[in-house]
Amino acid sequence: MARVNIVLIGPPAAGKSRSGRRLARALDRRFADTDKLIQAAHGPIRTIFEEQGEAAFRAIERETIRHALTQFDVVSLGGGAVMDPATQELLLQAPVIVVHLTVRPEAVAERIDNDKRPLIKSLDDWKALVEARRDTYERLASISVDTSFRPMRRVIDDILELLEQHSALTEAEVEHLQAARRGRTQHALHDIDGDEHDDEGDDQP
Ligand SMILES: Nc1ncnc2c1ncn2[C@@H]1O[C@H](COP(=O)(O)OP(=O)(O)OP(=O)(O)O)[C@@H](O)[C@H]1O
Ligand SMILES: O=C(O)C1=C[C@@H](O)[C@@H](O)[C@H](O)C1
Ligand SMILES: [Mg+2]
Repeated sequence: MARVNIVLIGPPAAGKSRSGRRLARALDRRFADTDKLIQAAHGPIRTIFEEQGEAAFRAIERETIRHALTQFDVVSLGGGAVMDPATQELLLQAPVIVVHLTVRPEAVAERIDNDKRPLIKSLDDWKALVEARRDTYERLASISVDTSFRPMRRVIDDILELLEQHSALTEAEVEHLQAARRGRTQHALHDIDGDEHDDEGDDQP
């Protein structure tokens, strides 16, 4: 377990689940996605929303995040998790580095073209959610990376580069990040990373 948790936040379909998993792999750290943990323990998220309501879901989510931060190094949250005040407090406590992923509406349109998210039925729903949450995302963010029309490889490299500059990290942790970035460059040169070919579905059932 590393000393510092890296937590990914941001709008639905910004890429938190997928980027978080790849970031953890690059760093050889333990990864969890709290939507996945919730589904494994409580069943489909849509069913929780339908049968128990959003408030009950947020309470489950809050406790799942609290626990995940003790067990995993890199943790991707659900898009609305940060609207819970207790979760905000958790993220503001050191040592957590909050990576805020952003995405523009033009880029997200094709990513949300399905019926998998209980709070989003259209691009307008997505825009309204993001508008209502933007200030909170920005207030909590330690670093921000835009994922619009950018391959995952670039997104991960950007995150690694910005993390290296973060003051909460020790010299040893910065060296670990630099080594991860050098390793990725080597793999890219030899085209053996496989980074774009592991698209296990992250969508919610
Ligand atoms: N940089 C990217 N370029 C293109 N597509 C991407 C990128 N990042 C993620 N995606 C795609 O967008 C979709 C949503 O990604 P992902 O599930 O990681 O988002 P999320 O932020 O975790 O969303 P949610 O809040 O619903 O959990 C996936 O189909 C994923 O492959
Ligand atoms: O944006 C949201 O409020 C949500 C996003 C998903 O990740 C899930 O956590 C759930 O569908 C709620
Ligand atoms: Mg996700």
